[in-house]
Amino acid sequence: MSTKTQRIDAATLLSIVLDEDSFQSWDSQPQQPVLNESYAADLNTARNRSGTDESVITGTGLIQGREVALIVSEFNFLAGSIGQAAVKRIVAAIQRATAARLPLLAGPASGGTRMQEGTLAFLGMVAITDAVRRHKEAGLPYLVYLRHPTTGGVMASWGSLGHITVAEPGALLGFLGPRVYQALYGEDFPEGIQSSENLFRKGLIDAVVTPQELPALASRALQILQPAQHPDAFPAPTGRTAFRNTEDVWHAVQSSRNPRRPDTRMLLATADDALPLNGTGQGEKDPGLMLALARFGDQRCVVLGQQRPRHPDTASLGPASLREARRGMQLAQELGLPLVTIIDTTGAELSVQAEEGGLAGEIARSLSELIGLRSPSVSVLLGQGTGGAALALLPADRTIAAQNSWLSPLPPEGASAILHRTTSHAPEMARQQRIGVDSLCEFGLVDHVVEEFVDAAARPREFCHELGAAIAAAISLAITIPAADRLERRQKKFHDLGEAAR
Ligand SMILES: CC(C)(COP(=O)(O)OP(=O)(O)OC[C@H]1O[C@@H](n2cnc3c(N)ncnc32)[C@H](O)[C@@H]1OP(=O)(O)O)[C@@H](O)C(=O)NCCC(=O)NCCSC(=O)CC(=O)O
Repeated sequence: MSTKTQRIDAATLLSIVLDEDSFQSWDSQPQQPVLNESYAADLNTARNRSGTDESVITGTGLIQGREVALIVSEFNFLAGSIGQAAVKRIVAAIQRATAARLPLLAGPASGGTRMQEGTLAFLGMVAITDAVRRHKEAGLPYLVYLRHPTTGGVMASWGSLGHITVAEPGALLGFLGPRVYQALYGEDFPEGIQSSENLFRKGLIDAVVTPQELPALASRALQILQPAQHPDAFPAPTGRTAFRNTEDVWHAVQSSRNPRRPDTRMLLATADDALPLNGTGQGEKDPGLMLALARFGDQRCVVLGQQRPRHPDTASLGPASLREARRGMQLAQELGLPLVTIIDTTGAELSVQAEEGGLAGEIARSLSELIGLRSPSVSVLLGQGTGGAALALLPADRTIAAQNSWLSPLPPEGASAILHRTTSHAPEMARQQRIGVDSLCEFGLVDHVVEEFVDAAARPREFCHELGAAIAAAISLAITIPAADRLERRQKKFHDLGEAAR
């Protein structure tokens, strides 16, 4: 049995991904355990076959001028398998990267634990995992490029812990290697399941990219993920900028439903940079939510945006989208990046799957995480703000609203149906329930309104640019406040909502 995709060895990968002649090795001679003559012979053959002294090489290099630490597998050395010396080398490299505050890029390709060494090597997964955890806890980026093939204990430790994980096209990626499956079950594992492309479809990895495409992607990701050098160098706060909107709220509801109204996708397309991520990383994805790293002006952030379905009848927001949202919250928190949430939803999915998938619990967890999030946060009411799905992304340090956005417990037609047994009182309900932006300002929820000059759909690009600038300004206000104060103010704001308007 031999897998079809061509393997790229470690040296070739480094020569493609790194700036010319920038690689500097961190490796010293490995101390191999002395087990038996046959293993000594295997090691010898492996060295000759691969030209390396172990199954991984580590060091630093430049990716488009930016220094990164690297751990790259050499599959030609005993299938990139991990023995005790490889464990030591990987752990040392991660620790050195953490100490030097370097971002880390791992490029595994491996048959997992080295069978010749057995259990002690297997236990090394724990030490590697702990080193990665500490690196991430130090607020440093960890990127993973899964190469063909990556299996077993490598997939189950350092292969699956990336802030961002991308994979080589056509790579075989899985936990149980097909060779083992075949031997144990007497049949082949189903085709196409353990592939980069399928993992992408299932929301387990963020993208499938060739080695040639990796430097541009890694460089963009790191530009957004790495902490700013001078976080205080942002513009000073300019105070509260909310103003009253005199437009009728029913006009706002109608305009929020215009299919041509700018949406999250368009906002990201007009950002200074936006790198979409994919799925929960745990086997689910939902088109109702977009997760991206983005930059608005000087401000880098994680964006969680509700995306209106292209067709009104398809997909409202399900529990998976909120699990994906929580991945974004965790990413922001781990890397100390601001979080921007964008609310634009006709409401949460009403279905058996949504109920069984724990929709209500996900809304509760999302609220709880956002209100306690250590990162600075900005929420944006972009259009429709219906029910729990909208509320789930609302708690933030600052809230921006598009002039024709709104927030309500149900669509106005639903409220009308409850009170009047017909939807025809919707405009009246919208006014009565005080769902419009002028009310939201009065309640003390909205801090800044982005004008639409009647309707954002008539000037979508300009509107998105103005909204992007408002987001950058709101982030710069939020980040100047020390974290403990920020959290206290955020919590107080939500406890005190409406006090001023009463
Ligand atoms: C990785 C593969 C998909 C690659 O398949 P290919 O067809 O491309 O290549 P291949 O099978 O001929 O393997 C190339 C050479 O590497 C050897 N080889 C493969 N895996 C190895 C390993 N883990 N330790 C030591 N040697 C290994 C093979 O015996 C072969 O040696 P030669 O060239 O001499 O014939 C497959 O080898 C495979 O399914 N391996 C097992 C993966 C797995 O389930 N690992 C779990 C290990 S336990 C673990 O990691 C802990 C855990 O799971 O929690």
